[in-house]
Amino acid sequence: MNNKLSGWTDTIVAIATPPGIGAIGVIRISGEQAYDIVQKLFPSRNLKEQQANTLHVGFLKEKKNILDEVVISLFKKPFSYTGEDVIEISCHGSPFVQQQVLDALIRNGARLARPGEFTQRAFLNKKMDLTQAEAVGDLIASNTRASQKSAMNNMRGGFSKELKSLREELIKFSSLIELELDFSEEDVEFADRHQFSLLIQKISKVVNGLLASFKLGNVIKNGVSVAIVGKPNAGKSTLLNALLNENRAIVSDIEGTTRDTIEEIININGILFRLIDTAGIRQHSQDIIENMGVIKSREKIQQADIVLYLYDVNKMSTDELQAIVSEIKMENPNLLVVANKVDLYRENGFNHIQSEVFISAQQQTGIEELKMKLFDIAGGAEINKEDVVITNARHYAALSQVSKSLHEIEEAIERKLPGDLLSVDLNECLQYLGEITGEITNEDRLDYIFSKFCIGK
Ligand SMILES: Nc1nc2c(c(=O)[nH]1)N(C=O)[C@@H](CNc1ccc(C(=O)N[C@@H](CCC(=O)O)C(=O)O)cc1)CN2
Ligand SMILES: Nc1nc2c(ncn2[C@@H]2O[C@H](COP(=O)(O)OP(=O)(O)OP(=O)(O)O)[C@@H](O)[C@H]2O)c(=O)[nH]1
Ligand SMILES: [Mg+2]
Repeated sequence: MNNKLSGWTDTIVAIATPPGIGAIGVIRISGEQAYDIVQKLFPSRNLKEQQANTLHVGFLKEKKNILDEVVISLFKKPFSYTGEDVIEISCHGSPFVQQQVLDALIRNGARLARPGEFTQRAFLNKKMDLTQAEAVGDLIASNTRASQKSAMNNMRGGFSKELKSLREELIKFSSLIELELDFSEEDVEFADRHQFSLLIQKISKVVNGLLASFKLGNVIKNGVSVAIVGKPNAGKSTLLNALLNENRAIVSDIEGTTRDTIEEIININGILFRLIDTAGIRQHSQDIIENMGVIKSREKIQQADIVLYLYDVNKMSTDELQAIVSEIKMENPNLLVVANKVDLYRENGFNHIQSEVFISAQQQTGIEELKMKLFDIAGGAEINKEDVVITNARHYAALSQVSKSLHEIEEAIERKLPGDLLSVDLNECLQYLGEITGEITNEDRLDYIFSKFCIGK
């Protein structure tokens, strides 16, 4: 095979299980020499004569040296993960044993795989397209139901199916326009401009929907940060503990108890929220350390995805609350106002219309309602739909370019520009669409994408 991709014909090997001691460790080999190399270490059976997809127990030996007793799984080209001959060796899960086996395989002709190289080969051998390969990486990195679900959906081809059908429809028009160019002297129009315009509008709608889903995609992949802010003694640390269901932060009735910010993660219905407990903000503290904490609290307000303003319902007038709310909104419009200490609340004439949730952090009432509110603000209701969600920045960037060129095509049609100009925009659009699924790509880009994977994947 003469492929310009570096070392594609090598037989690659890597430990596929995580580093450290385990019950078993799996070593994976893929490539033309896989059977020959393993055969040199596995004398008890002739591997090439065995059926594909069978398991074999035996000793792995290098000359007289027994390396381990192992189970070998055989896959035959093209019916394997990579599309090549693949053998998996399950050995005992000692890091030392695994390293011995790995070294022996390398001595006998295999090369250590780069990160993601097995999946890269699966892509090169057309076992999956680029978005599916990327989804394998996302699936391994997934840590919530939502991120797992979206990665699994993409791995099964949900996203690429959507893109491919758009691309195919565009290609149809593109070839009609190319045809017009061949007959340019005769001034014919094979591609009905009205139909074409309708198609572009339809595609734009899908692309813009995908682009819009990136916001949710980010939430799914990276979680949501929530800064809990408010005056000293409002009950911020008590609330953090209530949400975590453990005594993480120190609580006391001394104002200025929390000095530095504390961050903890909770999972609400499959979305990760990073809760940030901050130092209470009061205007005139003489305490330098407390003041430093307060400056940090201000920063957190600006950086957070959601600001949760907590106040003591018994100690706040409507006017003051309104003033504070509008001040915070200037820093960050994503504000959730929460009234605390309702267990002490006696009707005192205050009208707390600004508050959306009433809780007692100490008595743990209203906490579930607060969690639901956070989930809703993060767009949680959307994650259970079957729609494709963009979670990958590379896809987002390429789709933004697609959207831009669609816009240009639309304009070109409207201004009745000639076919050769249309064709330039159209090709650009097809180029960007093709880059997402990997139908069009370059070697460096691929190496970069797969280098983000773990070794053995
Ligand atoms: N032991 C082991 N477990 C694993 C994997 C693996 O490679 N090895 N996987 C890897 O990440 C995942 C499963 N995904 C896989 C996808 C395709 C094939 C495969 O051999 N496909 C062939 C044959 C299909 C068939 O026989 O029906 C093919 O597509 O041609 C294997 C695993 C998770 N668990
Ligand atoms: N009755 C009642 N007391 C509460 C409630 N929430 C918190 N407290 C009390 O209010 C006091 C202050 O609570 P903290 O959680 O330390 O307040 P904080 O906002 O973190 O204060 P700083 O860290 O100083 O900014 C403690 O004595 C808590 O027990 C509540 O819902 N009801
Ligand atoms: Mg505190």
